Amino acid sequence: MDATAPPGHIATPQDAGGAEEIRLEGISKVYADGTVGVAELDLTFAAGELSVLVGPSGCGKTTTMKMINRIIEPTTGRILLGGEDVTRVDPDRLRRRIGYVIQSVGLFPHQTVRTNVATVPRLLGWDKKRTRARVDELLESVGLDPAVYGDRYPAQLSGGQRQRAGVARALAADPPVLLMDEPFSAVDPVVRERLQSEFLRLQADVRKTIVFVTHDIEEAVRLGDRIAVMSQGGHVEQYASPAELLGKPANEFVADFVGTDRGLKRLAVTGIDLADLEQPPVVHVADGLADARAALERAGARWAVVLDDDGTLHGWLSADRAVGAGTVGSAARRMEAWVPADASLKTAFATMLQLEAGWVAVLDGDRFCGVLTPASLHAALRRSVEGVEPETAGAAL
Ligand SMILES: Nc1ncnc2c1ncn2[C@@H]1O[C@H](COP(=O)(O)OP(=O)(O)OP(=O)(O)O)[C@@H](O)[C@H]1O
Repeated sequence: MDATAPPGHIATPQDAGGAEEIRLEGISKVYADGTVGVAELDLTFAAGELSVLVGPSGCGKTTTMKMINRIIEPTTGRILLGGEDVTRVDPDRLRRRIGYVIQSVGLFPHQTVRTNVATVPRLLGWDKKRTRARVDELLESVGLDPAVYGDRYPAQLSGGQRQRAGVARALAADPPVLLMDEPFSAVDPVVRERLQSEFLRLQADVRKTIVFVTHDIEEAVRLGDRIAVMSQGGHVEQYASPAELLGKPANEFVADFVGTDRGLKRLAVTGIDLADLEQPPVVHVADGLADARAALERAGARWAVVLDDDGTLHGWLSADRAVGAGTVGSAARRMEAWVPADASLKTAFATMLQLEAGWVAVLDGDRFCGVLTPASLHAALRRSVEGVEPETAGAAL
């Protein structure tokens, strides 16, 4: 492993940028009984992004996904992987370039976790030492200690652990593309949320091109860089970032599908724009309280931010404590309501509610950037409807 890599980092040849774009061109599937699963679909999944297919039951999500690795053969159209037409290449060879994770995991029950994860490296003829190192590294990266779980059989794992092993197996040969078909839906909601968080961290590291099928809009919004909302026949009603989808649904179908609480959902995918922050008066710990009082009066403010000598945040000072002699440092209080600059508006709002604060400070590292108030939060949300704000894709909920 690369000695300079961060802990848990999976050193791979793909770090040089091996993710591949997937392009579907005029792809259709007409089943033997005449059912049109997908009709004339054009869709591109960007390299290194997590794209989600979401939509009501029977709309063609699974059909679309399975045509990418040709478990289902398209009736018409072309599939391009990294620019190469793979519509007619040998499906077995194609599948070695595509990791696949499904709801039921599909681990081989009579093989240990290690042997399961080693499936594709073995097919590719990797030697034992390389395979073993890769498998153990991957198990660690999905949160399964290889010393504890490596020699267990799938039946000796919990549902969440089986899913983790499934993800490790799909990533074992470092494929540029990963297909995930409702991978987290068989576990309870708490485990599911944990798996989603872990998976987001892993994807931030490996940056695969991922196509992810779910029927759950919350999961789509949480995980997706882009989301395709589909209707019957594999028709794409809208293909957009979570913020855009929630802020500007293209039509009634999408608006219905994303739900009436889409404003709330949007909070989770909208980032803080530093231009929205309000700037209260700033005083320093070593200042005299009389000076601080004068500064508050000049600004007509009820409180000021207190910075340490080096400009990092110390706390805050309310007007009613800015009395008498002494220094600001002696009267300042700790600032508990703060969030990092890359937090989502949802995190900022939740912090405000939890601490019953009228505002929340925004910090870039130790540096104080300004405060977010209910008014500036509202302004940020309104602007996200116009789709001009920066967003925290897949921000932690
Ligand atoms: N083997 C098949 N033969 C005939 N029709 C099929 C076959 N497989 C799927 N279909 C039909 O194709 C359409 C799309 O199915 P698909 O499984 O892709 O939907 P989906 O969006 O993944 O649904 P779900 O969310 O319920 O899994 C449906 O109408 C389904 O009944």
